Amino acid sequence: MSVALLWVVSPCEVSNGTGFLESVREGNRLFDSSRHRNLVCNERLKRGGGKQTDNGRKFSVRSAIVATPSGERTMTSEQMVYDVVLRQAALVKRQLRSTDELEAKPDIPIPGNLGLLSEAYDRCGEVCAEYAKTFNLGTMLMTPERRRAIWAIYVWCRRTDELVDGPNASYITPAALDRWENRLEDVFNGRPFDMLDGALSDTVSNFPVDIQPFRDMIEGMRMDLRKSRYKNFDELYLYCYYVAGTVGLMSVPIMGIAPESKATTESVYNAALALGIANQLTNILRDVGEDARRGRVYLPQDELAQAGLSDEDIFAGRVTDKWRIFMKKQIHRARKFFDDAEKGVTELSAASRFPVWASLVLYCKILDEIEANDYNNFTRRAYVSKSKKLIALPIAYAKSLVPPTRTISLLS
Ligand SMILES: CC(C)=CCC/C(C)=C/CC/C(C)=C/CC/C(C)=C/[C@@H]1[C@@H](COP(=O)(O)OP(=O)(O)O)[C@]1(C)CC/C=C(\C)CC/C=C(\C)CCC=C(C)C
Ligand SMILES: [Mn+2]
Repeated sequence: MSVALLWVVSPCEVSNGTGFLESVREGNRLFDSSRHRNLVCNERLKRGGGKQTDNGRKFSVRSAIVATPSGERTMTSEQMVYDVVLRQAALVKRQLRSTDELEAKPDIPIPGNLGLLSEAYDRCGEVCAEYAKTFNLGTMLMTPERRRAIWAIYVWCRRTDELVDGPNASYITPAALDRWENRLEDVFNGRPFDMLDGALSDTVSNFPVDIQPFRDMIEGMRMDLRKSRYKNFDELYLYCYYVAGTVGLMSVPIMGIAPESKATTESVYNAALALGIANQLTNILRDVGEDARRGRVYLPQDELAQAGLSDEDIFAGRVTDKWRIFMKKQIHRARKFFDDAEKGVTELSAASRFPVWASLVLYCKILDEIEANDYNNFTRRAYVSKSKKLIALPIAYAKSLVPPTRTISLLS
């Protein structure tokens, strides 16, 4: 286990501490991975500190996506998420197409020590290098300000995901996620809890990043706690937006749209959303067996039934013709989202295009590998070999050199 893995998230970090001073101390002890401390914190998390606020509503009011009081919805998930996209695009429209030069802002004080900002960003870079090697390589071509901002966002996303997917996941309650969300609010209010939050506080004070996609990602984690089946693609789409589409919306304000692009801001945000959805759908198709072993099926139940399949077939891990046909359809859908995403990458600022192309081309190849494994995603993990990655990267680089559209774009 890597050093990064030990400290990327610990239950203590979502504990209900007694205030800022405690936060400072916790922040300073961030690198203490002592087992004892974790156990103490796990207990505190389980008890929830008497501040349980989750009430199991279908859609949290903290999410941008709100149901009627009866829990009914009149719109599809796609329509509701598109509404979020439009709001995000409108929020940043003016600031996004500004020049590459960013106005220098005063440093955010890092808990426990002033002036640790660059160290905080370095730590974020280390996590990124540890978890996402290829993508991290791609960020090297970005401007230093943008690179470190993406690192800070990456780390926050990774820590959020670790809450429900990491080694301490069994201790995470809805109340713990509420505390994580309070802590997020503090980040956006310039009151970071620890160094890594400090880097994010600095990032959100320098770039036109909105809090909503971050809140929505936490909502996705709540969904993961209360749900292990998805009735149909509409439900799955909403989950994919929460946990991955949000990443696209967080990233565009950092990456920037090329000043010469004539594409609408909305269309670029829509492509970013599509890339998140495509990545998550791919991730789900890659991990069917692994997820099933955790009792989770992230596949639309109605489509499984139409294909003559059930959870039982998945738990049994049978690669049958029915399964192959079903998988072909799922792969086809994921590829359509990648196609939609491609239209937007070219519109990003020149230096941001390579990391996005690289991640797109490589993630998309996982689908090819599932096919090459004859759709056995139960016991074989689809994996893109180093040599295939090496071949793909120059292709991604060549794609990144294509300039943005100079005519009014018809991107949807
Ligand atoms: C260049 C680039 C890819 C930038 C994004 C960097 C960033 C902030 C990534 C955060 C990713 C993260 C840790 C998300 C937490 C939730 C999660 C784990 C989602 C899954 C990612 C894959 O992770 P992995 O393979 O490690 O999965 P396991 O945990 O091992 O199961 C996801 C599948 C989704 C990630 C979503 C994206 C990377 C969205 C990318 C979209 C953009 C960067 C927008 C680009 C702009 C246009 C216009 C197309
Ligand atoms: Mn997965």
